[in-house]
Amino acid sequence: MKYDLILENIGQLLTMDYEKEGPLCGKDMNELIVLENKALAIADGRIALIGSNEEASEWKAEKRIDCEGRLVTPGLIDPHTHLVFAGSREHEMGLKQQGVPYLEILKQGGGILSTVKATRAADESDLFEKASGHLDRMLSYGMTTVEAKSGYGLNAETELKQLRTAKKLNAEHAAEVVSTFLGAHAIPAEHKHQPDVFLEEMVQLLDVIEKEELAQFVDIFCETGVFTIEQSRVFLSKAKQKGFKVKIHADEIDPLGGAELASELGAVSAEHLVGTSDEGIKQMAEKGVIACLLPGTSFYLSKPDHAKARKMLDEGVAVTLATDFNPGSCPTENLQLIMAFAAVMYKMTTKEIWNAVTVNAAYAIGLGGIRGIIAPMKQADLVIWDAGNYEYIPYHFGVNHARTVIKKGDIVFEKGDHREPSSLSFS
Ligand SMILES: N=CN[C@@H](CCC(=O)O)C(=O)O
Ligand SMILES: [Zn+2]
Repeated sequence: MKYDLILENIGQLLTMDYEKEGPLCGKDMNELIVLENKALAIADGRIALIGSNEEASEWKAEKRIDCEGRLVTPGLIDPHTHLVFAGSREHEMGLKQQGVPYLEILKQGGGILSTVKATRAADESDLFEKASGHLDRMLSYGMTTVEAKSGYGLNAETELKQLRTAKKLNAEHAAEVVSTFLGAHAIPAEHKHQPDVFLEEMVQLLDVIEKEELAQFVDIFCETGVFTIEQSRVFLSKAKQKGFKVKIHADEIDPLGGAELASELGAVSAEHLVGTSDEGIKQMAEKGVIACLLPGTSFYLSKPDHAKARKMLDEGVAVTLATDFNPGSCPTENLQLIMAFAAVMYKMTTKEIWNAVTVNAAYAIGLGGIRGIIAPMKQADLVIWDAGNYEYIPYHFGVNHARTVIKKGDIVFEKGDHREPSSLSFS
């Protein structure tokens, strides 16, 4: 048999614990399988074999890569992004520095609503170009699968435009995109005084979203001045009745009880969780709701408080980490940086961090046991790092350590391959 690609002289190979079912929590989150001095063969986009370098010398292949002792891991997975949007919001930075709160900017018609204006005005092809550029950059950082939320349309036409763009990206871009419908991201100006009418309009969209297979998940921004707990309960319950899995932007700024609601509804994940109560943490552990934590957003919004990651981990909540890439509260495509933030701000161990951005991230987006692992017959999504060990990545922060990125067995990025289109600018 002739393999398509062989990686030899792998210094450390993180296969992750692919035999365990479900997202990792408790002590399991702090366990890593680290194989040393290995080789790996890929055929038809899948992992075919893992063996010693001696064995690999007998294997035949179209192409061989000498990893020269480097670290090889599963491709990183980013389970929370707002990938598709138009415009940019750098002018808000000055306001934030003067102390104007994030929710106040939104109340004044800026923030999310200013991106809504730009996104409504954009052509689908321009949205595609711009998002494709951001996705190129994500891929270059080793992120082979990303979640993408809508939510900058807030009307039928533009929400569908965003979701169709994400679907097209998934079909045409080398990276894989999993879509979430976040039509309930803010109250648009035209419905300022009728949020329930607006939410019902978003519920009406679910049939076409299902028919066109535009999203698997439905999400809502449950926050002061946006949607209340009761509105979120009603909205997400209707989405569940229609067969969607649900997520919730919970307790990001004010502790409203979003984590408790996520537990009550059996949400796949609750996201942000900066202000989550101890009771909310307990309930998430009991109900198996994944905590999707976004330290880059706390950093960028200069929040004095961070999500209580240590408490969540110690109480048995499965934790994942994401960039929250968006033009307002976290404009970065760099999940490696988020890994460093998780170490410094949350005191997560390096092992917990690796499990968070691979195995658990996959479960948070409906790909558990299929992505985020290196196992025989599983899709070959891999990163060869310019590092000899897994501890190095969150340690040396702010730079890109991905050397070669492989998606479905194909090399889709190599260092020195500067495929950065002009569309990467935010404007
Ligand atoms: N908080 C709500 N949504 C995004 C921010 C979106 C924006 O500011 O444009 C978030 O997850 O941080
Ligand atoms: Zn978000």
